[in-house]
Amino acid sequence: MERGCPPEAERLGALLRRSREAKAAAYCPYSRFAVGAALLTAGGHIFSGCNVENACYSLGVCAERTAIQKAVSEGHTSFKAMAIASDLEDDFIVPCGACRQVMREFGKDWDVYLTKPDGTYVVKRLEELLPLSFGPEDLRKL
Ligand SMILES: O=c1ccn([C@H]2C[C@H](O)[C@@H](CO)O2)c(=O)[nH]1
Ligand SMILES: [Zn+2]
Repeated sequence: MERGCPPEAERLGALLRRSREAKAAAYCPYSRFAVGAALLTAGGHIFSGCNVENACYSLGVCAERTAIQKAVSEGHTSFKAMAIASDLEDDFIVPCGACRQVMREFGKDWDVYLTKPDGTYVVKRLEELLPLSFGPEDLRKL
């Protein structure tokens, strides 16, 4: 599966569903703000993640990074798309700046589906979410 073309409808449906299912597992007793993410690899695998908070607040991890850590630790580093789900009715959930940078580590040319609970979504290219980004290629320029 190429990274540059959109996932077929069935795969996209599965990705969106997996992000909602992951949200149900969110461990967020402090913020009560549940988030789920699902990451589609270039090979067609889907890894999901939820936010995992901590009594030491600053140690909380976002859903997006949980999904990425799961994929990378299973040997997958080429990503095609991520879907993100929250309970916000009126806004598409957007990833925080830290997650955008972690996503960007794995390329600028993949898609992020920002969703609402009613099933609507907008798609943003990582390049749009984090313009003028710093990445691994920059370290190789010296
Ligand atoms: O895109 C987002 C935005 C927020 N959170 C989490 C972090 C924290 O646990 C809670 C409130 O910010 O939501 C995510 O996981 N992803
Ligand atoms: Zn984040």
